[in-house]
Amino acid sequence: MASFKVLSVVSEVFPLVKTGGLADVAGALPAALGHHGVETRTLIPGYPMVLASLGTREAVHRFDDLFGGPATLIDGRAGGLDLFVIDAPHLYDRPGGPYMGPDGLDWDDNARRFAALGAVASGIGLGLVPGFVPDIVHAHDWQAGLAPAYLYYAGTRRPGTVMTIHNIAFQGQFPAHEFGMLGLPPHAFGLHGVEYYGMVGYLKAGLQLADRITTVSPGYAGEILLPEAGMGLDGLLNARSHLLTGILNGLDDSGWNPATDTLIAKPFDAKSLKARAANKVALKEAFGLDPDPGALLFGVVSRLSWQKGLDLLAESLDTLLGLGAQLVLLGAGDADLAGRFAGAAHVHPGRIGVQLGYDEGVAHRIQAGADMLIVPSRFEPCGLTQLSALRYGALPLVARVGGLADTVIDVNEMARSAGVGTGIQFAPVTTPALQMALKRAAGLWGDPALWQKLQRNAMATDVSWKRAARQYDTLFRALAAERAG
Ligand SMILES: Nc1ncnc2c1ncn2[C@@H]1O[C@H](COP(=O)(O)OP(=O)(O)O[C@H]2O[C@H](CO)[C@@H](O)[C@H](O)[C@H]2O)[C@@H](O)[C@H]1O
Repeated sequence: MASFKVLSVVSEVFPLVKTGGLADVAGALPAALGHHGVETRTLIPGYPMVLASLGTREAVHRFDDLFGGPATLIDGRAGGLDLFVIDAPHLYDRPGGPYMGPDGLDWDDNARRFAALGAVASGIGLGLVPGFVPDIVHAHDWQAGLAPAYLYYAGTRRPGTVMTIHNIAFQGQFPAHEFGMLGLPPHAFGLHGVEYYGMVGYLKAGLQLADRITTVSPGYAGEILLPEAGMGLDGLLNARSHLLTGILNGLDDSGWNPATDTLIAKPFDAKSLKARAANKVALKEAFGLDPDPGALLFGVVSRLSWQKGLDLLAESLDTLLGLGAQLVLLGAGDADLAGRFAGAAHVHPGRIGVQLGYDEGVAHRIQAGADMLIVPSRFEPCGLTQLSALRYGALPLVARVGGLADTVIDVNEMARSAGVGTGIQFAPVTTPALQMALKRAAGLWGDPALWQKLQRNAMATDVSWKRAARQYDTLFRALAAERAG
């Protein structure tokens, strides 16, 4: 029997190229689906670091003109993933990140760069590579949003299409004049196609034209139907809500395993929690914090952006310090926020430690050494850092939104009596509510037996991909059967 095939279409994938959680999910899902007999290929742009990491490579198709230049589709393997890589130097061979140049500005040809991703995905969906004709094309976020659109308008026998929202705040909107270069039929530029408030909307296109829509937690799937969280797409999503499901992300639990983690000072598990203390000592040393072992140590690992609500934390540092607590923060992004935290570390050496930039090792060491991880997001489709925190026994202190609300069990009175709490939730997402939560945390910290119980609960939480893989598998196969029928 031919295996069931999925083409995952994505602009970043761990461990090859990552700016956030999207890469983690795209990197982990193929292996998880493999346990269900699903063969996944990941289609990704050929940025320099992706091409450089390819172990094996074979050209499987040549394009004379892919959105302005010649290109090659490469079949290759890297980082444990089976890949199709679009080697198109005119689109992707440049310094900087996947979306922005070294100057921090979006590439001005992003419309073209990610139209190419969608168009090639559609081509593969329609049989461009005879050895791999997918049953499902799975598009992630706006960068892949045109894949379902191209397939929809191809009008021939085609695979089922699934559009997954990892972050609805990024929608890929481009001026109407870009429509011409897409090569879609003229009627595609309309309300029921790729047009979005007079522009071309890549995410909108995917949401409008895919056979199914998913997002990365059940809670967020509900929230985006509301104007407060739908960011302009709630109307469309309500019209298609019968096709929308929330599937909670998992965590790559081999990469994030405190018992085998080589990036941390000392491995540990729920049975050897004492060994965790060595990680706290090492972390404090690395950030130059006072050794005082009784001080509650909060951690943050985050992109610095409005979404993540870290301005609320910046406004709560006096409260945090007033409780005798300490903070280590690893963050990359918004310069203003970065400056505020760097300034606080300068004013409070020994109490607040800050590292700016992206650092995988430090992210692991914070999860292993901090007592609590703070995630005060204004919205959070799923969130992965609170999942790593659970696994590493850093109790998550989170805003009660989206996937954070779905994954952390607030240690309220009833959770305590049932013995099931794993962290703290706060709402609304405001500075006073965060400050209240910090005070609650300090109260819990004063009860070491309870704290250890919460750590054990947290570490016993199943944050693996197992559940999610089963749900994706069911959804994919049902859709494929429906299209075949
Ligand atoms: N400075 C830094 N250095 C090193 N590592 C850092 C880092 N800052 C963040 N990270 C890492 O990047 C990842 C962040 O993933 P998240 O899911 O928490 O948020 P993100 O908003 O990027 O993802 C979006 O997509 C994912 C995937 O669906 C959703 O979970 C989420 O809600 C949505 O906003 C984690 O693996 C974290 O450890």
